[in-house]
Amino acid sequence: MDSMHEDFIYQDTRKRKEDDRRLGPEVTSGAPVTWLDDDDIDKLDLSLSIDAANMFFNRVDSAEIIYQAKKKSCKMVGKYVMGDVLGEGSYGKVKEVLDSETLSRRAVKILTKRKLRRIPNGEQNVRREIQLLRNLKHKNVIELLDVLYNEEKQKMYLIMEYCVGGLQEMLDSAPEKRLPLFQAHRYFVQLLNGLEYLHGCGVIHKDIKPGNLLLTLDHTLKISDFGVAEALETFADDDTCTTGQGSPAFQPPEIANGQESFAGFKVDIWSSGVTLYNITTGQYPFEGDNIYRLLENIGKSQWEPPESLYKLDKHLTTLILGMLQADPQHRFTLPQIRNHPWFIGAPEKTGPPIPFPPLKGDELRRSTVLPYLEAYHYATDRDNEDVYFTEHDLNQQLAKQAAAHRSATKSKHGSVSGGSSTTKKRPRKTVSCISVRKLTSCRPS
Ligand SMILES: Nc1ncnc2c1ncn2[C@@H]1O[C@H](COP(=O)(O)OP(=O)(O)OP(=O)(O)O)[C@@H](O)[C@H]1O
Repeated sequence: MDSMHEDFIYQDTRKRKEDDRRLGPEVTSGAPVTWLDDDDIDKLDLSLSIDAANMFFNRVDSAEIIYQAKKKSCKMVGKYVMGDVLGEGSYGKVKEVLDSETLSRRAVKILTKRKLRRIPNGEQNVRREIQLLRNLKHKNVIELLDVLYNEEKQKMYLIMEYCVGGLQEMLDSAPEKRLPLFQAHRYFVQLLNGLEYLHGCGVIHKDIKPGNLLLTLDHTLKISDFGVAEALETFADDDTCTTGQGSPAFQPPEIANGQESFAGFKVDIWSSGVTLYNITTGQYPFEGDNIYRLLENIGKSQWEPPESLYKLDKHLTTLILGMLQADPQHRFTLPQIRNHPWFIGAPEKTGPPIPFPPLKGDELRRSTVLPYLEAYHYATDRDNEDVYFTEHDLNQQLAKQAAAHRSATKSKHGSVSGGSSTTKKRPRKTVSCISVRKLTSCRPS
């Protein structure tokens, strides 16, 4: 197997992990399964097996199930107070933190040496990411603010600017999996600004896709995840690259066809074109039943923009066509994109933008660090006693929270916007559960 295919298999695993995270893995239970054929079933004494099952599985009424609230124990890494997990990539978890000196919200990527060793080129990719990010500073590129090491725990902490969400989760939550044109335009302009800066610094990102475009609260787009990016030599003659490790659906034909060397900047133009196509239509220009078919289709590059795209916007179609030219020499350059009519003329605002979806049930995406600080500063011995909830308590608590949120929104905006959505959206659990026990076993005798 050549190294390109190894890279893609590795990327495919990362993609699957990402899909699992978004869609849920196909198999959720890790318990071993014994399959019985018809003969085995005929031989079974069913009355006996039902009795046997009752010996192991006690039927418990849902009202009897209780939940124990997870105790928040405040943890600090350097001057940063740790909050909840924001997401997880193939390299490690990302958590929210609070800078205790500036009181700024930040994100930390936690990397363990043990995990990095298990990922092909893991340590090398992280070293490169740190080195690259340290030298970059632009409004549309995620900023690396601090790097901390814990030798004892063999952990590394990358402190970054905090983003309130990502383009991929926004797309996932959108009814048609796409953004209104005016919103897509707003993000695409920022993507181009960030790319222009990166290319000016001789950096090729190589993995531009909605999943790597994060957003701050004021909708500033931040290009993130420089795990497979490449910095050209200072006096390099051109932008020739030899390795491509990005996500398959966003790769250009020259990489899909296994070309040994290719023009790096044009790789980012292609994947930005696929990104633009994806965020405006909810689809991909190239698909495939499996990764090899997908790469084959990209490699052939027989692509016709669908009629629906022309109907959407004629200028947008010609821009995407220019960015998805199979021949890198004919593919648009950044200045060509900047001077394109769709780029210059912002589409008219039609309706509301797609909002950030709630994070773990919280529509406002409030700081997850504060509950840890409250627990640290205000917890008394009484608070430290085990607290148990029945399912009924939880539902009541959630209903109260939802009502409080509704009335807060009402007083802020004068009326409740999208009345039906408040009835459709069921508030999700806000109490995290660490144990499920039978109520009777917890009552004092
Ligand atoms: N600066 C940040 N602010 C807020 N959330 C972030 C930040 N960086 C990452 N995240 C969240 O953490 C998740 C994991 O990020 P990370 O960069 O580790 O991996 P990824 O890009 O999703 O995947 P992979 O590294 O496997 O390609 C992201 O999907 C995002 O939801």
